[in-house]
Amino acid sequence: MAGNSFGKLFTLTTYGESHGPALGGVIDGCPSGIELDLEAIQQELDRRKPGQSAIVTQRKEPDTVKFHSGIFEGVTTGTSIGFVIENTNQKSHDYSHIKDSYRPSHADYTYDKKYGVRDYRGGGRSSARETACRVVAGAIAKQMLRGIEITAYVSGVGTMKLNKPYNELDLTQVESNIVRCPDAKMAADMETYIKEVRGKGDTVGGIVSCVIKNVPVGLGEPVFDKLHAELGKAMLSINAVKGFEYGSGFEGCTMLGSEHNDAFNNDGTTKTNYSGGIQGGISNGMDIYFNVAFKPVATLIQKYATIDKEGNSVEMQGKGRHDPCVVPRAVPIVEAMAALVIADFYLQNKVYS
Ligand SMILES: C=C(O[C@@H]1CC(C(=O)O)=C[C@@H](OP(=O)(O)O)[C@H]1O)C(=O)O
Repeated sequence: MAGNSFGKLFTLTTYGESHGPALGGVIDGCPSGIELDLEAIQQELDRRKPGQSAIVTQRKEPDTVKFHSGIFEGVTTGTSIGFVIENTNQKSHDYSHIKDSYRPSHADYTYDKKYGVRDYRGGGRSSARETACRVVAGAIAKQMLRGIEITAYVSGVGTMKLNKPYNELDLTQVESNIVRCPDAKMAADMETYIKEVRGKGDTVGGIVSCVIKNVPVGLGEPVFDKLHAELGKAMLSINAVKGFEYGSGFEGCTMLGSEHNDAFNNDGTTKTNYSGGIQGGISNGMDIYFNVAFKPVATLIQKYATIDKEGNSVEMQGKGRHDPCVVPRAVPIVEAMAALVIADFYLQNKVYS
C-alpha cells in the first residue's frame, strides 16, 4: 500500500489500523530548536478522540501519544519524530458479520478488490482513526508556525447551515459546545438533530469551515503546487470528505468580474477577499478561508441491503460504535491538515527561520 506519506519537506508518514495494537507515525523535516508544548499536542488529540461526547462514536480511547524520538528535553532535535498511539478499546467481534460482505459506500469493496486482503475490523486502514496521527503532526506544525492562527469550526450539519462568514462569528466560542459550532443557538439545534438521526441508526453529513490568519505573502507555487491545490488535496484526503472550496468558492461563479475582483488598498491588502487569501496559487497576505464538505458516515445501525464477496444479495444489520455525524470531531483534523500544508510551504519557500 503506497500513499502513506504527506508533504515535501515537512513530512508525515503514518501507520496503523483501527483494531491493530497501535497507530503511529514519523514526522520528518521538522526544524530543530522548536520548544514543544507536549500538553498542547495532547489537547489537540483530546479534541479529536472518540467517546468525547454523546454525539460521537462511543469507542473509548484515551489516544495518549508517546514520542520515541526527535525531541530532547522538550525541544525538537531536527531528527525524525517518531510517535505511537495505542489502541485500547477494540471490539473486533462487532465486525465479524461484515467479514464476507461490503457496507455500501464504505471502503470495504474497493480495498478488497484492490488488495485481495482486507482487515475488516473497524475499517482497518480505511478507518478515520488514522487521522489521530495527522492531529499529532498538525499540532507540532502549529507550534512551528508561531503567529499563524488556524481555526476551524462546524458551519453545517445536514441542511442546517450557518449563513454568516467567519468574520461575523465569535470564533472564541468554537469549543464552548460539543458540536464545535460558534453560534450557540445553531449548535443546540444541530446537537438535537444529530441525536435524532443517531436515534434512528442513521447518519448525516456536514461542513467544516476553516480560516488561517497571518499567513505571509508568498506561500505556494504557481503551477501544479498551488497553495489552494495542496490545501484541497490535504482536505480531500480526510476520510468522508466530498468537497473543498476556498474563497468565494462555487458561489463566486455566479458573480460578475467587476463585483468579484478584490480592489487593492495602497499597502497591497485588498478591500474585499473573494480570492480567499490566494492569487495565482500564492498567498497574498489576506486571510485564507475554505469549506470542507463531509458526507454522511457509510455505516448505518439499520438493516441494509448489499452484496457478499460472491456477488449474492444479502440483508445485513449494522452494528458497532460509529459517529452519526463526523464534523464535530473533524474540526481538529481540518486544522491539522491545514497546518501541515502551511508548514511545508514555509520550509519550501524558505520563509521559516
Ligand atoms: C475509533 C475511531 O473511530 C472509528 C472509525 C470507524 C471507521 O470505520 O472509520 C469505525 C469505528 O471504530 P470502532 O467500531 O472500532 O469503534 C469508529 O469508532 C476514532 O476515530 O478514533
